[in-house]
Amino acid sequence: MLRTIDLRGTRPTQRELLALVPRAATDVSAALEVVRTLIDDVRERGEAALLDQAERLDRVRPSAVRVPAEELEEALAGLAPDIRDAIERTIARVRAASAAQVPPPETTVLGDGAVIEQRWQPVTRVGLYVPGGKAVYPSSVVMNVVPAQVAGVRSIALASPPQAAFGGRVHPTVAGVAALLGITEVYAMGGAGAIGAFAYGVDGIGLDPVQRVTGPGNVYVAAAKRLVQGVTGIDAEAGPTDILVIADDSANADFVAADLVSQAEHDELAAAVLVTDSAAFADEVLERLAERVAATRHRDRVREAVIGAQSALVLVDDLVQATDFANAFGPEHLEIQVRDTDDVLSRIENAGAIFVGAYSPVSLGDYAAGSNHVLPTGGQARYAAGLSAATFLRPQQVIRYDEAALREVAPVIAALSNEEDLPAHGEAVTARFDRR
Ligand SMILES: NC(=O)c1ccc[n+]([C@@H]2O[C@H](COP(=O)([O-])OP(=O)(O)OC[C@H]3O[C@@H](n4cnc5c(N)ncnc54)[C@H](O)[C@@H]3O)[C@@H](O)[C@H]2O)c1
Ligand SMILES: N[C@H](CO)Cc1c[nH]c[nH+]1
Ligand SMILES: [Zn+2]
Repeated sequence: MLRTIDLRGTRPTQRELLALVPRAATDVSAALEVVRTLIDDVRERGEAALLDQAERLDRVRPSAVRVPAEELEEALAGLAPDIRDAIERTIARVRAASAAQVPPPETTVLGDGAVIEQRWQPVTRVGLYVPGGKAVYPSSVVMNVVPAQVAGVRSIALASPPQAAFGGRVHPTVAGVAALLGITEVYAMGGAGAIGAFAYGVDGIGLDPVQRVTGPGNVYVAAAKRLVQGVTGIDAEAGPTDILVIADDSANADFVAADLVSQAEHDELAAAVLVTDSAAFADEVLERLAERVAATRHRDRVREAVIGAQSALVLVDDLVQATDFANAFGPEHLEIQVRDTDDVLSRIENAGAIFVGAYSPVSLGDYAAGSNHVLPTGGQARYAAGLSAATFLRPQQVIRYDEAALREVAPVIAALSNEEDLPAHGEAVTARFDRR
């Protein structure tokens, strides 16, 4: 079911460990060329390209890309009461946790009349992507929109693929949740074309370019986000989901198997990795996993994910080696299911989000923990962070010196500008004093 990587009795260097990490199968670079063509097509032909791409890739041609206001209102009115209630409870939790991600402004006084202020400025306009191919993701509307609103973003556009089952409309729950959150600019467009449309804008449908594109998606979406960087900002690539569980023999094998299946359910390219120091426990998980895969609704997709080269069972000597492997893998989701969770947690450096103990499964974070489920994949947790209010904010330093404070530091500027052979820099300071 899961291929085995046996690290027992070995001491790989960092370089060797990184080479062992099973990431190649989900590398988005293979999708870059096809994605570039789709984005160029949208830049050249605008809405017509988006409609043609929808017909080919979503198997439906929407009547228009921009979702009319009446359709959003209808979708809001049509939300089933239990779904509306679940969404409202999720919104409240995500809003509270997102508010804690907004850093306070800081003022540093470096001397009399020498002040640096640091303020956090929201990005002006953002494009939020909500996936909708193999599954639909109303929860991703909340995870994108709420932190953007908490950060104070003024202009928010949202895109989700047109659904063949709904005549080319955005899924009604996605549209309803967007309306519930007060979003009025929604587009029925998916994949790379949607990301290109956000980055470059589309004439005739009111879609102005955005300054940041965020949100999860498949390899095509992730590859498109990689390509548009430089024209617009992104969060992280947030591509096909992965989960890595560190467990010892105190863990519940069936819980672990269920959690691996839960994330493999997203995509054939999803990665499910178990790292354990107990071969007997691993055997138990493999048994439970086989049972769960056979019984689950999307069993073909899940089976493909767990037998894929991106998934693995990693056998280690001890939990120190387990955390070394996890740090090299940089999982999107890390679960720690061991006796001494704090000890393992203290060794973890790289993870998109960390789920501690038997009662914090990844699906809790997917929906209702209050944490954000849009997280870096493909090992990007080694250097990137999950979506948060901070993603939509930029720190800006505001510099305020008075005359005496500038005079005091003038010799420093003169010395350094001379050393760099940029004397006009020093003269811009001395000019202020010489003219007197
Ligand atoms: N990392 C995260 O934070 C996170 C969160 C939620 C979901 N996800 C991931 O999001 C993904 C959702 O994928 P999905 O497919 O359901 O929806 P999606 O919206 O990401 O992808 C659907 C779009 O893919 C494009 N597409 C499909 N086939 C294509 C092809 N052959 N060539 C070019 N483009 C093509 C189409 O434009 C279509 O609209 C999954 O991989 C899931 O694991 C990640
Ligand atoms: N596990 C996904 C993040 O990788 C998020 C999600 C949304 N719905 C279900 N799951
Ligand atoms: Zn999930």
